[in-house]
Amino acid sequence: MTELLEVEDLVVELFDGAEWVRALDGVSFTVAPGEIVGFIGESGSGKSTAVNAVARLLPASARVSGSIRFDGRDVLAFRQRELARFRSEELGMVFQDPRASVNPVTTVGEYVTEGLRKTKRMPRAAAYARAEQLLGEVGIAEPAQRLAEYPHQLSGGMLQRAVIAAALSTDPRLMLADEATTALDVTRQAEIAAILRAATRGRGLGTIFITHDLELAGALCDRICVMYRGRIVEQLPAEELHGGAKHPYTLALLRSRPSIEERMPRLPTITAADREAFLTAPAVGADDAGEASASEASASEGGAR
Ligand SMILES: Nc1ncnc2c1ncn2[C@@H]1O[C@H](COP(=O)(O)OP(=O)(O)OP(=O)(O)O)[C@@H](O)[C@H]1O
Repeated sequence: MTELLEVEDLVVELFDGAEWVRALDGVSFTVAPGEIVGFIGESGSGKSTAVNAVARLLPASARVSGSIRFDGRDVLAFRQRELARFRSEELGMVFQDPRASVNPVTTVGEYVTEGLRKTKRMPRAAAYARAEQLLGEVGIAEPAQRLAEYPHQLSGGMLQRAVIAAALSTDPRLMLADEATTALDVTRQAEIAAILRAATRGRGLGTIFITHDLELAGALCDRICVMYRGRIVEQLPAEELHGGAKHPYTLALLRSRPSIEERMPRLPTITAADREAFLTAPAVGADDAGEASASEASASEGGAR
């Protein structure tokens, strides 16, 4: 399969005001058209930095090395105009809080049609007609009425659908969904996940889906990248997450999630010794030779990496 996105040995260092933080430490992954790649891992492991790097949304001071290729083009070399086109025409982005993405004082219609009017240069009436179709695609009933409403008149789940509709309006090729379901209740989460899956499959999009929810990641994604301290420690097919994971961090992550079937007196704790083991264990499942040899090197150095 020809890859849409190829990220290789990406290193990102960010300045937090006092010191440089290595937010990504040699990350390599790919996304193919029609594929959903999930990123899981604890807070601060680098998931958002990975998608922000792809969209070139890192702080200007960030130090970045490695390569990001989109459809064979070098994203890190894009100049302003090419970058603006890349973001507005080829990327769709959906974040956690839909109310932060939408201007509260303009109508949902103005928001959903913005990309159509500005990027696609559609006349207003045509943009509104297209927006109605897009709201239909994301399962919003009575779309004409919704377009005339203000964001506060829509529930969080409904507004997130409108955000996805807006993201799809410019016919992007890569969707970046960073905790897009986290603020919603379980039923709405499943609905939004189903919409993302339908859009990914139906439109042949590549989708990166960041989540804290291992169940959802396992159910929605095709492949999972497990991040720990700026590295992808394991990549595996989503159906193997439960039962087939091998890296000690993935196993600890799976053990430390609450279970509704099994009553546990308390969740297992991750100790300092565990953390050391997570860092020194070789990465699992990366299919390119470069990463495999880096892992072998780190194992033979006694985990110096
Ligand atoms: N703008 C920034 N300036 C400095 N350091 C940052 C910045 N953004 C993130 N970091 C640091 O980079 C590392 C990776 O953070 P990142 O937000 O990518 O993790 P994450 O896995 O997405 O976490 P979360 O699940 O909480 O969103 C962390 O150590 C974080 O403190």
